[in-house]
Amino acid sequence: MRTAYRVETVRTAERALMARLPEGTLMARAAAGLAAACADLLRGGRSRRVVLLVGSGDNGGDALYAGARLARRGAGVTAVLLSPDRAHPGGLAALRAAGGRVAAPDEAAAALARADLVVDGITGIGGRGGLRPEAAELARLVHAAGTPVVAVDLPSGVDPDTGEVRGEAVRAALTVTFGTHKPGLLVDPAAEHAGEVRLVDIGLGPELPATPDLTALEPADVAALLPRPTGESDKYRRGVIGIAAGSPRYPGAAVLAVGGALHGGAGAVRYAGPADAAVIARYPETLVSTGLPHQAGRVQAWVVGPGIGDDPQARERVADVLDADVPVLVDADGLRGLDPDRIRARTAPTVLTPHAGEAAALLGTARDRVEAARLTAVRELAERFGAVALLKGSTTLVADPAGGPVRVNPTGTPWLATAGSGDVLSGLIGALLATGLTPLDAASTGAYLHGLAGSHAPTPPSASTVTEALPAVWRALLDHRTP
Ligand SMILES: NC(=O)C1=CN([C@@H]2O[C@H](COP(=O)(O)OP(=O)(O)OC[C@H]3O[C@@H](n4cnc5c(N)ncnc54)[C@H](O)[C@@H]3O)[C@@H](O)[C@H]2O)[C@@H](O)CC1
Ligand SMILES: [K+]
Repeated sequence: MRTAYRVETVRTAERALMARLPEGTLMARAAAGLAAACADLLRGGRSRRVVLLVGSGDNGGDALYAGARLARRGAGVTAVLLSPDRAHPGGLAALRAAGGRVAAPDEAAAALARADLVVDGITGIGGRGGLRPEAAELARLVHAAGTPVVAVDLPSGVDPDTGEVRGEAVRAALTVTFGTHKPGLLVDPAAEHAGEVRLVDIGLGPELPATPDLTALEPADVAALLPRPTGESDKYRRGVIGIAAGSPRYPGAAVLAVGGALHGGAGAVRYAGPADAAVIARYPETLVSTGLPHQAGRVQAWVVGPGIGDDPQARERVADVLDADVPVLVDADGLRGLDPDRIRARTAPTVLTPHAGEAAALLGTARDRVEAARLTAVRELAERFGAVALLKGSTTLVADPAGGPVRVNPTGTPWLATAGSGDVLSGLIGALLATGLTPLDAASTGAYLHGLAGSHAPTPPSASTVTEALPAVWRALLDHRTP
């Protein structure tokens, strides 16, 4: 499991570690890791001119010490100091001693025009709010020059704890982060600015608390969670998932949700609703019925919402499913006007899977506010509804109403923003719920499989080809290989 900790926790851990080590040890470790990453990137280049962007905190100190190391290895290193009289004194002395030079901000454009690599040491975990004007101007210049950027700890201008980006921020090809990932490195829009992220071990691990703020499943975690039938399993023991999706107008949503469900490891899929003919035509293995969900027979979990429309019959289907004493996933049309008190009063767990627009409606806010502050939004949804909330989008996040780490989904591709893709996801998660996974595990495992299938389907993928790619993804994960 990949983990991330917020700034306050990182600071506490760093203090504890620093108290046991000679002064300057951590910065030396950070600078060594940073310089090694820069040297890797410079390898093969003909010229090796490096520009350091240096703020007045320790982030700038890391950049200066790493610059000194690069200068000693023969690189031409120029430091652009944002506040010349406040730059890290030890770092500055080390850079000068190694033959590096110093430039004022008004010389930055000329230096950047000749650079092969830019090291962004403007702000790290001490950065607050949007970049100040002179720092924002530097970030713009770097972006215009198009030179590859290595960010120190974090791309300057992003919020380390929430992943929010207010105004201008540095866009890095690589971010070298120290001790632990920070939530902002894994959550958009900040994650987009970070590029590839490399973690440098500075010995912080033992000082960090057991519970992180953010986690991301890795292939071995998913492999361990995937249900595996045993010799005694029959279809009912493996779990039966019920799908209440689709309508005369949108039969395709039913077909896609059933398709996702058939690839979720359950023993059987029941379908209840008016799209029975379309479902059976595409997936004859489905147990179909046309009445209300509770008349369809026993299931271990329900999915309700995709393509059901917005008429009284749709409301009735949602209410019927919410009455069931089994885990329920509510998606798409099922989320319209959903009452938090009704969900909180349920006797079994609920999973909500909105995209940003649906989440905004549920929270009574604007879509762009949800997209700008995804972590805050997903936590708020989970808390308000007492449900596991999966917020879809550029970074898919899953929050548990009990609190604890939010899970960020590491797989996926922007191509998955395609019609019907969410219907497949809800069926898939529903089936995982029916097999007995906890709602948090079902939602995050489903998102992981779905994202991976999106990357493995022929480009551009469609909801149907994503469904078809699921078995290969399962097989590879069960074999413990990264597909
Ligand atoms: N604390 C530690 O043990 C270690 C810290 N390290 C480095 O130290 C960094 C943290 O250092 P600091 O606490 O000094 O903080 P930073 O250097 O991250 O940022 C603080 C500086 O940035 C300026 N600043 C803040 N917000 C700004 C904004 N919006 N626009 C422009 N400037 C802004 C502040 O005036 C201050 O000078 C880490 O990110 C990491 O790079 C590493 O050396 C590893 C060890
Ligand atoms: K930085």
